[in-house]
Amino acid sequence: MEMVKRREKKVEAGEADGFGNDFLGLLINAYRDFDEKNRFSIEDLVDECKTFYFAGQETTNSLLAWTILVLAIHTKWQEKTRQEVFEVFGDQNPNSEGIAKLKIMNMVVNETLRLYSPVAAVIRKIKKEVRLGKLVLPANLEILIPIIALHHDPQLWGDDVHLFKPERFVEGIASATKYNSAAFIPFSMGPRSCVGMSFATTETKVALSMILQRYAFTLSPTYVHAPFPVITLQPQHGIQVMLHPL
Ligand code: HEM
Repeated sequence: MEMVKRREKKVEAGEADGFGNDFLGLLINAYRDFDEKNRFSIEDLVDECKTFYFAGQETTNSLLAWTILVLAIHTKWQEKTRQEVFEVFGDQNPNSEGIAKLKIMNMVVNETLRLYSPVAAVIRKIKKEVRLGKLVLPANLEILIPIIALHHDPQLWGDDVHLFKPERFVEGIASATKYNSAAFIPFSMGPRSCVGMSFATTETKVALSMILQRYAFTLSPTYVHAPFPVITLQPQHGIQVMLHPL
């Protein structure tokens, strides 16, 4: 609330001509909307901030952590990804045009999202009775869609389903999933899928690029593999890696 008040005061004092064009600025604009029908209440504004913080923080953190793990184990892929980062950015900070060019990193991130989906499952409530194959699902039933189980199904991905093989994604997601759009859904699917998808993958790639530009990393012998889902998929005992400055 302090941040909101600070921005409001600046506008009232004539020190700024708007509340800002970032996400918080858009929310304050909606809260100050002249049209009552469109206007956000202060509770709406606070709720949106909480949702975005909650939905955006642990999830991306989880993806970045698991990506570091797989690259610490598969050092050849780490080297390939680093080489690509240096080809695109040299030792400069990443930018959005360059991020779009990182084909290998994109494959690595997708394969990590498949193996270690930060959101392991989503729940949906059936609005009205519906037939699903041989099943008839009654209204109000809650069903759990086990994202991570789909990503580990050998019928969808083949017998090497448990292996880290970014090359699955070399021709893109459609080809990796044999055009089955429900086989790879780390961000869920449909109208309530993740609104932060592009932001999350960009954020992860920026952070990963900056780490790869500075360090090589290997897995510490103290690491114990114990992924467990507590809202997001967490490494139960952390991920210990050894950093080697380049
Ligand atoms: C790797 C990172 C992320 C993953 C794997 C992820 C995954 C998901 C999934 C599976 C859902 C659907 C949840 C459900 O239906 O119950 C979701 C929803 C959502 N995500 Fe993300 N998310 C990530 C990052 C982010 C970020 C960075 C933001 C915001 C900046 C964000 C904002 C949201 C919001 C607001 C929703 C609710 C959308 C709605 O209900 O219409 N997410 N996310």
